[in-house]
Amino acid sequence: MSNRRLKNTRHRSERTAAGTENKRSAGGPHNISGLLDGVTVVLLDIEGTTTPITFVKDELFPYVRSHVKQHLEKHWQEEECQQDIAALKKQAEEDKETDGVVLIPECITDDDETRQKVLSAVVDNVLWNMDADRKVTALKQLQGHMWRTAYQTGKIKGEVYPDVVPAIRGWLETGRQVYIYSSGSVEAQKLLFGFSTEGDLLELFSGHFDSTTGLKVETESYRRIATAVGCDPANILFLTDVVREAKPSREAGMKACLTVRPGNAPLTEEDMAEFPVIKSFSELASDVSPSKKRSRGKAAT
Ligand SMILES: CSCCC(=O)C(=O)COP(=O)(O)O
Ligand SMILES: [Mg+2]
Repeated sequence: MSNRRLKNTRHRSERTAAGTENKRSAGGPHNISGLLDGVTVVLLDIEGTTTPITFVKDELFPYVRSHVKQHLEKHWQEEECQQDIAALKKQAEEDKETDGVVLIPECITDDDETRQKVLSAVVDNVLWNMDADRKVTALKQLQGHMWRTAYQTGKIKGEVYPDVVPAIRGWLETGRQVYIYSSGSVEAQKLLFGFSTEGDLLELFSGHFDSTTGLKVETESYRRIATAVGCDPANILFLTDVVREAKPSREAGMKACLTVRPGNAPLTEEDMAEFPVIKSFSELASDVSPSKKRSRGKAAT
């Protein structure tokens, strides 16, 4: 029997045994119900995990594209804006060997013409970074500052999947903590959850991490997070839609689980065989605290 047929047969029997939905996973041979065992911290990605990719791609990012020039013109004299520009300029210099990079000239004199030239280069630089969906801190900081107005004026509300809040409340009730790790800046994360379709959700989280802790594709970032939350990586479960993030988190010793949401990039058979996969946080509903589970485990041996 081919591997594929073997897998299909196994899934069918699991579906039958579970009676309803495939309890094991959306596509892999992993035990979803045991995933929270020993887990004291749940670490959540945002885009494609708590939040639809379409919200980010069709609302948040287009807002930046269409408002960046206006934002720079309005806030040019402010320190925060000048810091954002300086960070983008520095990043561009680091990227100078990269194809198509838009460098930002020095603003030596503050006459209208020079200022216009620099401003136009910053706009082009931001658009270039966004075309490649780059996760560099300089871009993410500026985006966060721009979204502030959009959220505060009610122009944008952070979208959160309906299964997210009930599951998080369940994890909190069973003594777990929940943290966010996104490429979006901490400020952008707080805006999204603070002004969400489900209300102000910030009290649900014990903390936030962004690219200032390190890139999500690097193992060291997950080690830093484990140290920062004071938890053995083995007791942390990371939920993400991106295999290139799941792998380094697992490399750092965390448990990792992939989320499949409408519009997410498709996972391969190998991805689904390698990682547990969920379609909804409700599959990780928990009614047993990690400490009770541990002691229950001990009593049984
Ligand atoms: C939290 S703000 C919007 C998300 C964002 O800017 C982004 O790059 C998404 O990254 P994630 O790590 O959440 O997939
Ligand atoms: Mg994601």
